[in-house]
Amino acid sequence: MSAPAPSTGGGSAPVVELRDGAVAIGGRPILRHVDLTVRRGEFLTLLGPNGSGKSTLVRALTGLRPLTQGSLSLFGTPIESFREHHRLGFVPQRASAASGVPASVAEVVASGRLTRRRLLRPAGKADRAAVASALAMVGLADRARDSVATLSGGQQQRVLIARALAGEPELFFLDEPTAGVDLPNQQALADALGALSTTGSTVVLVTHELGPLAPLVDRTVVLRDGRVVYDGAPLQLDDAHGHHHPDPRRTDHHPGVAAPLDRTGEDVDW
Ligand SMILES: Nc1ncnc2c1ncn2[C@@H]1O[C@H](COP(=O)(O)OP(=O)(O)OP(=O)(O)O)[C@@H](O)[C@H]1O
Repeated sequence: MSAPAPSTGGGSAPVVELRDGAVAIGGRPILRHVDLTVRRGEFLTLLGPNGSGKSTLVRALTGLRPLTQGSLSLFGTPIESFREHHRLGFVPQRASAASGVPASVAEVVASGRLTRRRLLRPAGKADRAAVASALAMVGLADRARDSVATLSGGQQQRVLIARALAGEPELFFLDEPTAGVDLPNQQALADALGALSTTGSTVVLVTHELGPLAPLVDRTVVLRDGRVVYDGAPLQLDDAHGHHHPDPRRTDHHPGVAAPLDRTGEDVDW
């Protein structure tokens, strides 16, 4: 008989375990009865129409937005007692790397090490190596000394991703990282996330447009009106129409959760 799984912090515990999660903002229900278990190494995309609750779910999973109902554990630890925030990386939606304060690309990326560094200690060898490696992963090693303000929007987005990568996250949340980003920048992002994924990190990605990220995805969750309406094999995105179709070879969506195309007569634009 196998030993029981450890109850807290164990390596075998799911990275994310949300049970019957709900979020209400100003008394208005935004997420309802959301169950989501994410295992180590998964690359999950979160899809859904505008306003379906994707950003709210990601913020709830990072602990930034408290649940109004249900329970959440990260790495086997209930969110109420979770302190290992250095294990998480988060690139929020529409974030900008330019703060108005002059800062070099390397300085912004180095700020991603702060949760890993002992307070008031100067950056050590490991910090410098992590910053260099993160910049290389997003293809900006040659821009390290440049002011962030001189970079394009897509490159600034990559700087923010490098900042989160520099923290060497085991669980990485990205909210629409490719929105408004040109194809070369999307490809650089896909390369960086592919490299991160091969190290065993878990990725939860909100997106409207998979583009070069599509081959990395091994699971799709679709939200609609704050509920999970699909959880299973990656959906194929029909770029021409902006609609998703399930991969016909795989139909192993979560029992009890309808496939998105089970709905009839609806033209879904997400
Ligand atoms: N801080 C807030 N205050 C009030 N309402 C909010 C807040 N954050 C989100 N909402 C509402 O919650 C609902 C879900 O928003 P959310 O941003 O999570 O959706 P989304 O699926 O990420 O949408 P999009 O694809 O447009 O980013 C929306 O109706 C939004 O107006």
